[in-house]
Amino acid sequence: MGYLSSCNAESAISTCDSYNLTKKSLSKSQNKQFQIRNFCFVDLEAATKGFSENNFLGKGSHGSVYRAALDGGGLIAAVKRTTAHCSPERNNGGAQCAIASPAENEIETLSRVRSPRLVNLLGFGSDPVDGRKLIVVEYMPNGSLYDLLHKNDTRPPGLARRVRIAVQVAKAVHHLHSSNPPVIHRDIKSSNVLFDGKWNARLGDFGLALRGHVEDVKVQCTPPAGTLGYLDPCYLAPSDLSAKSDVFSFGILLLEIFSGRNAIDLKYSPPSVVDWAAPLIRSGDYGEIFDPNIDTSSDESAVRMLAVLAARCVKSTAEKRPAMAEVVQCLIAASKRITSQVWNSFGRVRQRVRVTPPPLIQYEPLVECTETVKLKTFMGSSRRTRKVSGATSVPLKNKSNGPNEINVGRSNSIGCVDDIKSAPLDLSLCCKRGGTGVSVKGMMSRSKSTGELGEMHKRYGGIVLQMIRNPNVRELESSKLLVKFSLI
Ligand SMILES: Nc1ncnc2c1ncn2[C@@H]1O[C@H](COP(=O)(O)OP(=O)(O)OP(=O)(O)O)[C@@H](O)[C@H]1O
Repeated sequence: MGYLSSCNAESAISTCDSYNLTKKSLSKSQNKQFQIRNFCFVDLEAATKGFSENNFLGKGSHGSVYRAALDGGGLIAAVKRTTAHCSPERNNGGAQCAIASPAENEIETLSRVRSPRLVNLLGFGSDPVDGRKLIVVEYMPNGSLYDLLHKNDTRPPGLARRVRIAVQVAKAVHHLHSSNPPVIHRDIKSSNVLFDGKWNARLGDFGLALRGHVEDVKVQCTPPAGTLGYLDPCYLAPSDLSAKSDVFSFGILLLEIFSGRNAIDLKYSPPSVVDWAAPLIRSGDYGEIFDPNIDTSSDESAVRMLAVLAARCVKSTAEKRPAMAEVVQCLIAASKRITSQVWNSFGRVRQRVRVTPPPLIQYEPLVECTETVKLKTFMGSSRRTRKVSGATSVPLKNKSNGPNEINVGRSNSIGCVDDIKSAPLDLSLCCKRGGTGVSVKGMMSRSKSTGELGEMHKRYGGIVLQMIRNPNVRELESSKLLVKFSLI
């Protein structure tokens, strides 16, 4: 425990992550060294008025948390008074591993990572009588995400706000995973997401976090842990741990945020949110997984995108889950669509005002194509029955019209093709996320398409960059629509 051996009472310790400090991309403020303080117990006792009831914020499995007014009231902090105070030695096939207590682990980990998305460490102390650790972290005055979602004393948050929270938590997890060595939180859940004074979501509680590479002895010696309902089913032994375990827990959190249901709620059958939501998403009933208190009707494409993302995060095969970088990107894209819909509904966007397309979502073609892809879509059923048959995939049939031509057959369950707005979704079917530098220019045979340009930009966030009339293509039968997309 580097931090423990290197500090004396009243001292302040500068900590830094040598890797992060060399990263050019970090801002000046992130580059600044921060001081972890070693607080005197008497100061913490005084700041919490003797750990009084009035200052009590809540109790977790590793201790109680109190509001503290430090530095003569100039610094408001939260002090976690922990219950465990030993570092048991474990034997792992002959190798001795010191397993830190959750408090020691939290101090050790948080002294190495720092971000405005996290509940950051300010310092620590210890009880002189029994040696129990006290952890001093930033005070979060606006409660937890759990309270916001499940306590009925406030109006349920709308879709835009829920997605904004999801973006902030995803960024926090991504920050941890991209640290060197990476940090795996292992306890992502709504009660560990707290709101700061500006109502920004911050990820806290690093009692179970593991900092290190999967092959490190410390990681190999640490038994699986987490919270029931959020725990990755693939994580059964220390060697199973990967960042994808956090992705699973984050997926459960997404479902909780969208639906307003607890990760496990015995009031429902099935009680597990994932067992309930996954079949709905698979059958294309995306809207069904959203809290009935929120209006999702105007945001169909974003709703679909969010539901599919959550389903991918909770896939039972860890390798099939997206990395947090992709999760962040996808949530930001959904958030932008929702925001633009909100603006539309207020009537602030006029048709004549040029709409700036949102930044490109980067795709890479699934099919080998370098020049032009012809995408033919066929009339399916009526608009009323529009539904996508699978959470992530729709049959894509290559009928070999030419080297770069693809026929996309639309089944009844997919819906109506003469709804031009749904056409770009088909394009996304022949693209795989995660690639770089592919942008798409589209030409539609319908004059209607020009009028849809602004809408396309807003709804599909860069998939369709340009929709222009193609004078060479004659009007097709009303039941068919030919769409040409050039990959540039
Ligand atoms: N930095 C903080 N600022 C304000 N309140 C906090 C802070 N940290 C924790 N709390 C509150 O204290 C309570 C206990 O938090 P703690 O992190 O110990 O446990 P938990 O996350 O609720 O449960 P568990 O320990 O089982 O994961 C929670 O209700 C939380 O809202």
